[in-house]
Amino acid sequence: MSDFKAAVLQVIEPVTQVTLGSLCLDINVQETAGTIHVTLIFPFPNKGFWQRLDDVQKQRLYDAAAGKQVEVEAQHESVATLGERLPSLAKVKNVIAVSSGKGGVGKSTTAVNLALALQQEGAKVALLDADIYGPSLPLMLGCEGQTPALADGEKMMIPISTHGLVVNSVGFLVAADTATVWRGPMAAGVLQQLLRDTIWGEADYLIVDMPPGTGDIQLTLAQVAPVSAAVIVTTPQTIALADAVKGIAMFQKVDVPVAGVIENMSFHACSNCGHHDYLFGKDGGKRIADLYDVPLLGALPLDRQIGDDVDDGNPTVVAEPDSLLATIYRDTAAAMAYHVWLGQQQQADPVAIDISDD
Ligand SMILES: Nc1ncnc2c1ncn2[C@@H]1O[C@H](COP(=O)(O)OP(=O)(O)OP(=O)(O)O)[C@@H](O)[C@H]1O
Repeated sequence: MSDFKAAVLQVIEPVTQVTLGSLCLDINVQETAGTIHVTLIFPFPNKGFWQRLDDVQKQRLYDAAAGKQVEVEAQHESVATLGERLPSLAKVKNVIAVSSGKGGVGKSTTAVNLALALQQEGAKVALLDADIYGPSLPLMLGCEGQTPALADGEKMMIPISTHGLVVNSVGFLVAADTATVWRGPMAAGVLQQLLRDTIWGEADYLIVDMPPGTGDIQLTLAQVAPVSAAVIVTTPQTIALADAVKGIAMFQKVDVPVAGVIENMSFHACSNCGHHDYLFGKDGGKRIADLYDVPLLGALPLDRQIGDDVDDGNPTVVAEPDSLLATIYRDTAAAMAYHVWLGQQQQADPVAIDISDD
């Protein structure tokens, strides 16, 4: 069995960041009835690890198994990283701000699909709609019109449960036209209240869908919540990229690490021949990722299905979990989780990675 474990290590060790196999906390190999069961423990959700290996890597494992069946399961143990600045976040392990410099680039659509993709990768996920002026998560998650129940002497809100996530949004609390007239400090106050007065419970990740831009809300979040990392959603257009750059610079200024860039509406694949059209330009997201030395975590196509699914309150990742689009979202979510973790390791002392042969 130790030979097989060595073969597993040989396969996963050289795998680059892109396929997320370069690190795991532990490996367990057992054989029952002619099947070799491999359990890999990662420090971030990575359930789809096996699907992300390429054919050559898989073949190396089959070869090492010498004709036996191989089953690989990836589990994760989250490393708790947050300081306990807000009691409501005491059991939340990571807060991730999903942000964009420019409006309308698909940040909310990306945030909900990422949250659901992280869940499919094995994480427990909460979602906060911090887009105070234009909350869209209730509609996108099919729970519009619901109101959080109150608890703890009516001081705390119980978030809405939907698609396996817990969610809170100003959209559950006030009519849409009320929020649009709030001044900056008022909106920032509402965000603080949503963070502080919601029973978030246990979560590996609290994904925060930020409003576009670099204003009061972004600064408030960085000040009151221990934000683990920000991810920047952009389209490849020059104007969106210019604003995305401002977003990256702002987070870096307030000491929030940027885990990477996600390019949305990256290309359009022809439904007849599959040809990719780069309607808004090519490789823009990669260029700013390179400029700021952060990874490009993923690139989502412009696809009518993505828009239709969130309009129906049933995001693509859950509406069509076996589709290529859902796979791209899961790969992007796992890459994000990996880079959030990696950034934390670079800031703290390196963790001991135990892959000893025992
Ligand atoms: N990859 C995509 N393919 C097709 N349509 C998309 C895609 N991403 C987002 N959309 C659509 O684009 C529109 C804007 O998306 P969304 O509301 O997520 O953007 P946003 O950046 O959060 O906007 P805002 O700045 O208003 O907060 C929506 O109608 C959404 O359905």
